[in-house]
Amino acid sequence: MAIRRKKITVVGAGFTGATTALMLAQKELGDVVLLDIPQLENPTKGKALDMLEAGPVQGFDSKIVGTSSYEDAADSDIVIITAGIARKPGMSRDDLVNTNAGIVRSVCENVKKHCPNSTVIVLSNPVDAMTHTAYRALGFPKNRVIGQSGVLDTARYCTFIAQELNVSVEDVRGFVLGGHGDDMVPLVRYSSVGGIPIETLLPRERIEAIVQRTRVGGGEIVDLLVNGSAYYAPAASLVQMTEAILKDKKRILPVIALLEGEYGYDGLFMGVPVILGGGGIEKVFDLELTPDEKAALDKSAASVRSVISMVRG
Ligand SMILES: NC(=O)c1ccc[n+]([C@@H]2O[C@H](COP(=O)([O-])OP(=O)(O)OC[C@H]3O[C@@H](n4cnc5c(N)ncnc54)[C@H](O)[C@@H]3O)[C@@H](O)[C@H]2O)c1
Ligand SMILES: O=C(O)C[C@H](O)C(=O)O
Repeated sequence: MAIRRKKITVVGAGFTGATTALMLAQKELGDVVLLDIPQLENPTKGKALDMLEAGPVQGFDSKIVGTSSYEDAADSDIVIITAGIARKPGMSRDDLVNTNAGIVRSVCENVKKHCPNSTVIVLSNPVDAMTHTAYRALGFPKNRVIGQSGVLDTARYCTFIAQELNVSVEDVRGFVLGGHGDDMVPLVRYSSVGGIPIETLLPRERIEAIVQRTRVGGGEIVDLLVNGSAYYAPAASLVQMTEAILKDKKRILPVIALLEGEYGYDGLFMGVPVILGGGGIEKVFDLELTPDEKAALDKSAASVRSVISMVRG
């Protein structure tokens, strides 16, 4: 009997989509379909072929095809949605909401038809609202509709902590709760290096500076790039989530999940720590928060709700 390789479709072959496709192939997580709009079919095929030709050099056998047809995506195990416009300096992620809601909805209609058993990971911004939009359009169970923000925000937070203490990033632990906006909530109380709480190693004002830099970490990159937003660390984050699902690793990662009572919110997609495994989101951790942490999370949740209320249709 032929062994079926895992199949991963990346919708949107721009900066984040193309980088994700290459990283997925480099880790041989499955065969990759890179899909963009018909007007960009040839450039998409060209990117995919160029990546495939890196295989002999880097030693990977994943197939990568570029396409604009959802027939090629049929029966994917994972679909990653990066389709949409990115912000430029001076813009907020929320400015993208209605353009990207239309794009995400149309992508999801095709995903529902061609990849009905897939687990879907949404990247397009504003990502909490776009994950909500995707969930409604797909009609999939909540464990199979997941948004990416917390892995990236946490990666930024851990990078800054490692830089500040001049220690290996591998020894830094922490996570970021809440919406993917400037009022996200890095949880200082749960942050440590080599098991040592950072509150015992850094003065309060340095921690506060790291928290603030994390909150505006996306904007910092947008201002430097000028013509788009971050893509290397976002792609790495998508790959970590994909690996957790395809290998049933049961990683504990912060992702955007549908909350139905957890943290006191109902019907809201927002970043929380979960177990990510073969069943997608297998469990949401409903942590005890201090009154200050809960107030910060309430503020972030209110921002997410206000963006969702802006989605037309
Ligand atoms: N959640 C996060 O942490 C995070 C991180 C980085 C980027 N983003 C978001 O991801 C999105 C993509 O960013 P990017 O840098 O890759 O942008 P990009 O402009 O480089 O690429 C977007 C691609 O989507 C394609 N596209 C548009 N409509 C489509 C459709 N209907 N079907 C298929 N493809 C379609 C475009 O042709 C383009 O190639 C943006 O909304 C950005 O804000 C989110
Ligand atoms: O900041 C952006 O617009 C892109 C992304 O959400 C990020 O955090 O890098």
